[in-house]
Amino acid sequence: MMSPHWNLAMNIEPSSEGLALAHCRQHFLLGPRGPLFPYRLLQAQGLPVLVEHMLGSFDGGPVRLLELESPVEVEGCSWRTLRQLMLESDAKTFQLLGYATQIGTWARQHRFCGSCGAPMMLLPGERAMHCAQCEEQYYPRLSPSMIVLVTRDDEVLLARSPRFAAGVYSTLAGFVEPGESVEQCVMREVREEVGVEVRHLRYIASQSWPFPHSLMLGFHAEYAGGEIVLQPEEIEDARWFSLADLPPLPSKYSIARYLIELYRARRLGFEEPLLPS
Ligand SMILES: NC(=O)c1ccc[n+]([C@@H]2O[C@H](COP(=O)([O-])OP(=O)(O)OC[C@H]3O[C@@H](n4cnc5c(N)ncnc54)[C@H](O)[C@@H]3O)[C@@H](O)[C@H]2O)c1
Ligand SMILES: [Mg+2]
Ligand SMILES: [Zn+2]
Repeated sequence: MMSPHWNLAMNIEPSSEGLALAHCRQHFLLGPRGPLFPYRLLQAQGLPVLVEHMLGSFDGGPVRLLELESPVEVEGCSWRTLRQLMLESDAKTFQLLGYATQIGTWARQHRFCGSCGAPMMLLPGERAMHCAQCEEQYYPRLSPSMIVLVTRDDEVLLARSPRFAAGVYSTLAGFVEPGESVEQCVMREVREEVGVEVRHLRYIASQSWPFPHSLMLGFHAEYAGGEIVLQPEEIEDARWFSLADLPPLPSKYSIARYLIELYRARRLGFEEPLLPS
């Protein structure tokens, strides 16, 4: 597994040195040299900053996040979605942007207490917002989600959501609901989305996924019965594909791709892929 090149370190000494990202609702400001700007340069733009967070260090220097109220125009720059940047970035930059977008989203959504409505303050030394009235802490939100490759010998069940790029098929995924285990979620989502039953669940690996704040828990599961019935609206198509003839797959940074390539490698005796970090 690849180890991160940047470190979470909130206690970096305040100074106006280092780099910064400008983020607003899963979009990043992009300059001629990418999404990372000298902090001083961004500060000088008079941007509508909602909150500022120290993210950590990246290639040895501090990186801040400026969460903006709106995606204002900046000369010589444009705004790009995190999804576009995923396609254009190297792994460590995507990891930094994924982390930044989760912190920015949480910071934007937790300025006021959800219980009493009072303005909240950042707890010193922690990534948490604090309501003094309720004595309540709000940490960044994470949504556990399962992702599963359903297998039947040398075939795998892949599906398309109407949101996917043309031709792309992927594994099944879904959010864990209150009161259920991840295993129950796998069984339920597979039944709901494609109408089939699975058995012999095997946990493979996990991945932080910043769209918008999922923690993906990845499985392989064996087909146990039933015909494919598509869930209306959610699933546009689902089919069995032979491992020798797979359709276009999702991003190389996705655990979906990893689960498929890992199974193929194990069945066909190829070298196993590396887990995207
Ligand atoms: N990294 C990967 O390889 C990969 C691949 C596929 C999906 N995913 C992610 O898995 C997650 C779940 O997949 P899905 O979209 O198929 O889920 P899903 O099948 O549960 O359906 C999505 C719907 O569930 C509802 N929902 C329930 N709980 C929710 C919550 N906590 N947050 C948001 N919506 C919730 C919403 O109505 C939403 O439209 C998403 O974050 C998606 O981006 C990651
Ligand atoms: Mg789903
Ligand atoms: Zn409160």
